[in-house]
Amino acid sequence: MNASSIEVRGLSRTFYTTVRRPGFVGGLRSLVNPDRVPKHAVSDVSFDVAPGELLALLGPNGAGKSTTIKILTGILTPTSGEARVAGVVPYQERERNARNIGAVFGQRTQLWWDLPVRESFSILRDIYEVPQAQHASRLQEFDDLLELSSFWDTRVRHLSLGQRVRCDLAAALLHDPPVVFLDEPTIGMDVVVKEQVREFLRHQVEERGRTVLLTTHDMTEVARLAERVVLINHGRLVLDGTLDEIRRKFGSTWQIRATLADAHAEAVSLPGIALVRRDGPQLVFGPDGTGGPTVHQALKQVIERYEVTEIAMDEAELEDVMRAAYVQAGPRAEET
Ligand SMILES: Nc1ncnc2c1ncn2[C@@H]1O[C@H](COP(=O)(O)OP(=O)(O)OP(=O)(O)O)[C@@H](O)[C@H]1O
Repeated sequence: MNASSIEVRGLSRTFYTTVRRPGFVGGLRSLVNPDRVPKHAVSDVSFDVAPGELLALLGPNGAGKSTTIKILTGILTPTSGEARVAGVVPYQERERNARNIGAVFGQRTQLWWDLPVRESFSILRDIYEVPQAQHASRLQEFDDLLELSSFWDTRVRHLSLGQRVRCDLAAALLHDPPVVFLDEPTIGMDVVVKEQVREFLRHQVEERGRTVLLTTHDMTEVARLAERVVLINHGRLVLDGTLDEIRRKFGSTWQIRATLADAHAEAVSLPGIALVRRDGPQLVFGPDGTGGPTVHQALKQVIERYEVTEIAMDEAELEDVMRAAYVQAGPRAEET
């Protein structure tokens, strides 16, 4: 058994597109002898996802996220490098891989468009040979969490986006796969449905121990669901770390406001923490720029050092932190 559920080693995928030369003669030449231009969608990417971990794969548009997921789900073959999902090389053993994984692509459904959802579920039960009793109890669990029964007799084509993606999630998990790939699962959903789907995913990771690889542009989603993120840009991995590490590296904009019990207490410096302002009994702290503690660690230090009657903190929004990380990673993939 492998220590990691998902192992990616030096993975690369290059696409070739043909470009048409300008002008009539150029166009004729292109027909006879087309210019093939390489696009390195994924370049030498390596990372691991531990069993029962939810990892967010982030990056600007065109960074290579979907291409990576397509390789891991067996849809695409890499140009070089290796990948294993639950011990299986996905593009070599597609069927075995399909039994181990569930996949949801928020932009398109995997369900039968003209069938009522429940019939799609039954077809999947037959394909994956799930015993009837297990099928029924899983459907019950998914209905409890995702409230599907009010619309699961409706044809897929008549479902709203939020209803359809909830059904896609249930369909992807009906055969109880240990590994789940989610490519922008909550795109276009309203906030209530988004929260319901996030709650469902948390349950699947924490209670069912599933391993999840998620791509999203929604930083609230990342903050709520992921502990670790991998950031790619231009197909290259530029960052792999916990949210705390990333906040520490790119999001040094927190502030702590503490009101002291003794208004005349001496203000002393704490490691990595600067005293920004003093206003009578109120001290305002911020990071000193040395890449020191996270806001939570700083909070602990301040409370341990001073006797405070009131304390409040403002943290940089993850959105701002990731924007700083993207900027540091270079121009957006689509801009080059
Ligand atoms: N079949 C293909 N043929 C040619 N180029 C492709 C193909 N598929 C993807 N690409 C290119 O590879 C790059 C990575 O695309 P990919 O879809 O993996 O990005 P992404 O990170 O998922 O982007 P988004 O956030 O916009 O979904 C892009 O420049 C894209 O145009």
